[in-house]
Amino acid sequence: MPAASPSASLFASLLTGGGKTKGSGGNHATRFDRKRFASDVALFEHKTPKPASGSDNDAHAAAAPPSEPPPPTSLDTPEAALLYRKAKRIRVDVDAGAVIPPPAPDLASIDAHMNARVVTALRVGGFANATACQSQCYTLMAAGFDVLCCAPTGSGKTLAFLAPVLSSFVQRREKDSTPCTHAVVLAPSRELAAQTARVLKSLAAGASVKVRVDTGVKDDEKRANASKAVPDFVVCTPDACASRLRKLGKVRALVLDEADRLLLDDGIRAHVQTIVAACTSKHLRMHMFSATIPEKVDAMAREMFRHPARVYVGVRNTPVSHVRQQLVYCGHGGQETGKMIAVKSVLRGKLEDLGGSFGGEDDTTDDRGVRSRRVFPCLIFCRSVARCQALFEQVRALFASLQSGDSAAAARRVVGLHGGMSTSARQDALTRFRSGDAWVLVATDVLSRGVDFAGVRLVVNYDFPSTAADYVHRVGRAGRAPTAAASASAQAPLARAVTLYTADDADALRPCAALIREAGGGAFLPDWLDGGTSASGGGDRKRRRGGGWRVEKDPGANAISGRREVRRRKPKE
Ligand SMILES: Nc1ncnc2c1ncn2[C@@H]1O[C@H](COP(=O)(O)OP(=O)(O)OP(=O)(O)O)[C@@H](O)[C@H]1O
Repeated sequence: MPAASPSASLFASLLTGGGKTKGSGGNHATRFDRKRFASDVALFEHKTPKPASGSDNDAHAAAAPPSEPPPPTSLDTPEAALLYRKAKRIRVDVDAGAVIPPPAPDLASIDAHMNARVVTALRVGGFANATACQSQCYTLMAAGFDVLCCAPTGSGKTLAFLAPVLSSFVQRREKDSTPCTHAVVLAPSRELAAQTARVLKSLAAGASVKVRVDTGVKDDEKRANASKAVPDFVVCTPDACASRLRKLGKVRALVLDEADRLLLDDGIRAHVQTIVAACTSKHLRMHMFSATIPEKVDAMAREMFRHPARVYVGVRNTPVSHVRQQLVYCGHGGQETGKMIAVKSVLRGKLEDLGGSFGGEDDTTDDRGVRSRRVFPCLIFCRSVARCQALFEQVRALFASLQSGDSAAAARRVVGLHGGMSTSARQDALTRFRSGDAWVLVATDVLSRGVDFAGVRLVVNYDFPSTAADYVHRVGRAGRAPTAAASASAQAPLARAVTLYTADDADALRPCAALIREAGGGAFLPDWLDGGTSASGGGDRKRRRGGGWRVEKDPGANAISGRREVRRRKPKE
């Protein structure tokens, strides 16, 4: 194995189940226990120092994170850092002997860890105050750690990895301007890769950074082939990147965004494996980010990272609390007629019809004095391409019939997006939805992860999500941005997620209700689920006991099991 890739072969063996899980060392065996989190503050700060190993491996030693305390910041005392982490519900694990740098919550403290150009870009972009995950990831990545970060949807994870990686690139280029690819960012979908590249370009504006987007789409390929220049950053889907592995030998940062999706999906994992093996630099740092990190991915990270640091924000693997969540029964024995009635009711803004009474200033009153709720922009998820296409047609027709006036114009307010569409049609749908031209987007799970929409008011799970992780990510398309959480806590929640179910979904209901309760932001659950009493309505017991959608019973971590959760066969997205 090349000195630089201890991760590559371990990765292969681990994925095939043949990997021996090394003793993780340090504190990795410690699970997130919220009680302990609140009381045992020493867990975060005081690590038993390990004697310097004298390193058997020069490359390793050269790339080791500093064990000296980092530069002073506004949180430069251990107590201040500790209090900040506690308030922001940040937990950090590193190996014994490694020093955890304090979080950097504002520009003054970020300035001590990042290149001035990037700090300026953050200020100009309006990101002067770091979110919880950013504050800790910025300093850990600057200190040379490989970071695994699990933080809620919409909590700013994209900048949490882009800003430090861009900073390290600018610093590197100041010393050595030889063209080479500095970083590769992997994303599971074209839409997410394109979005990440956009954020990177705007952050790097003025620094002349070459960013290549590679998603296997013809246009991307043409651009990549036409350009002779070596890109500084490649943002890509794993399949596209794996097919052009040239010049990854000097890559210093490999980021797996939505890491659990990239590592647990059978179709994607092999490509990721190939890319990891091609990144052979002794200075390589790997980073993994997601709102859902199952134990299995945690274990993979432990094996693949050289200088591991794990950052958990809030209750792990849980939907955001500032999206009000509701489960709505829509028919026995797989009958789905109730679902369209529910969708109709939702699109009319009459959520009360579905069993909830939301209250709040979000209502509108029409000329006739009828109160309803503003529900647009609205995202509707279904489980497969065929169902998405069919539902799209139905919702268009429904939408046209609900609107008075020009029904054709009303129908154009609905767009669809799934893996069976051409890239340009997908882009067009996204653009129209983002611009407000379209009010309803009917999509498959291809859009459930990472894609950032401003102000989605309502997410409808027309089909029950296949896994708990899918639920967390789908719901997370609403209530984005740190401001959403702040304003939601000050007043009534702004966004809602309605999950429709039939008897066929019975096995998933209790775990889903548990997740919703765990999120804690005010839920509307059927009585028999809300009180934790035994299920008596809908579904047969046999199926329920079979359990295809399970949240791992791990009271401390509330972890979603990567192994057990994916029991339903995933249809094509
Ligand atoms: N420091 C900040 N201050 C204000 N807004 C921010 C900050 N950081 C990020 N944002 C905004 O928050 C929104 C969500 O960020 P982002 O897409 O990175 O979330 P995420 O954690 O990656 O979510 P997901 O898990 O769904 O991928 C974006 O619109 C982004 O511009």
